[in-house]
Amino acid sequence: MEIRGTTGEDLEVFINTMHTAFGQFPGGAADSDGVWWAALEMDRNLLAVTADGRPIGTAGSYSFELTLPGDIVVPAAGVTAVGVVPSHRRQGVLSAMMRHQLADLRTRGEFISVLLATEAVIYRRFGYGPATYTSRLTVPRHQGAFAARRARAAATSLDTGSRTGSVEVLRRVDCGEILEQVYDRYRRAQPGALSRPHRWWTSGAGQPPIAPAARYIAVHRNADGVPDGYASYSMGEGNTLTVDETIAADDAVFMALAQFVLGHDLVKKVLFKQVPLGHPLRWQLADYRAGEVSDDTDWLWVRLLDVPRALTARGWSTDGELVLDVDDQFLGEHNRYLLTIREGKADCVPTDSAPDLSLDVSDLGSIYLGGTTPSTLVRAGHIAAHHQGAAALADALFRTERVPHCLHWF
Ligand SMILES: CC(=O)SCCNC(=O)CCNC(=O)[C@H](O)C(C)(C)COP(=O)(O)OP(=O)(O)OC[C@H]1O[C@@H](n2cnc3c(N)ncnc32)[C@H](O)[C@@H]1OP(=O)(O)O
Repeated sequence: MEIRGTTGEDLEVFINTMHTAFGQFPGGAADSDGVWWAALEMDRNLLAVTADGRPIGTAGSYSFELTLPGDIVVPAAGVTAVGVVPSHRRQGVLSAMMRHQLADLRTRGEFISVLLATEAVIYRRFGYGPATYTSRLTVPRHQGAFAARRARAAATSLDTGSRTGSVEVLRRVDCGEILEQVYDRYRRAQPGALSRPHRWWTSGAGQPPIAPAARYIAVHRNADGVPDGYASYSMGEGNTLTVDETIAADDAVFMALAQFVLGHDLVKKVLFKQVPLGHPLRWQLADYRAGEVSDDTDWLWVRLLDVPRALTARGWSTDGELVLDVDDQFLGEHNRYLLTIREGKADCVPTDSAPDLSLDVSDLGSIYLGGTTPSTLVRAGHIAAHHQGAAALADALFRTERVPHCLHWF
């Protein structure tokens, strides 16, 4: 077997091999709107081929940007299109492709790799850990009243009621570049969010509302008329209004859009897809039980390729020191680092000091964006805390003001 890089000339064979691995046909239901591959970057993809030249495996990566805690935007490889044809599975083809890909990404100078996993049991062995989570929230319209605000203090700029804005309904095809611009502003301030490169929007690659499927878009504008949020939605069976995604500059805009869809006539219930865990929407409703959470699942998996670079890249909000003993079995690396945080910035250097925590690189990926607490993984038995208080210290340091969330599908 050989693993080789691809060019634009390999596009057809790449797509066909991948579809065989997924048991799908190009243009079939899993294709969304049939153009997902328009975003593939063929100079970043790999094909596994047998000695007699038959393609048996694919792996790709997109050149995204990822927002880290502290509103810091860094490059990130978005691993995609991973598949091995059914006749050649469990013979190490994926493992060989992953090894090749991680080396390739390091050669490109990339230090974070991310993916969405079809199955949660595949990628930990390659050093990935789940780092952001998402869920669906269903609200029956008759229970969709919002609670009156409770604080008696004078209104602040954060208060939802102290702002004025407007909502206009457009068809997806008539939105021009509004969605792209609103999404781009949102993702730069949302830890865990990925960029959606311009060509995704122009080629309609992805899922709605990137894919130009029939959708209505409720566009929210601020008092100056500048778009600062949108909800992409459609009406389906049982008069359920399904919201693909709600993109909002802040919580007040999110609430305005939620109120808008929950006030839609002829709707029995509203299904909000891609809601971050712990989102305030349930608290904003008068009836806390009205919001039913389902499909609570992992979304973005993170793999650190250069631990010191990754740890010094993100923003931090609590000063402190932590010694991390990090094991990277797949790449055969084992290192101990002293992480020192002062005034929002970290320094990360090799050390011989006794560790506070010992952990696998996949678990470091899980806690990196602040979406999983170190103490949860200590309690689960995956991270070893070497003294009383080590887990609480790590929790305090890795904690982020905003829950990381990613809703980009790739
Ligand atoms: C980011 C994305 O693109 S996600 C998309 C992932 N692709 C798919 O789900 C498509 C359908 N599945 C496939 O194409 C293949 O089964 C793949 C790509 C998941 C795995 O490819 P393979 O070549 O069989 O994997 P490989 O032989 O290298 O397996 C390595 C190890 O992972 C394990 N493994 C691989 N896939 C799975 C799985 N789906 N479930 C459980 N274990 C798995 C193997 O048992 C093996 O374990 P071992 O090292 O203890 O022996």
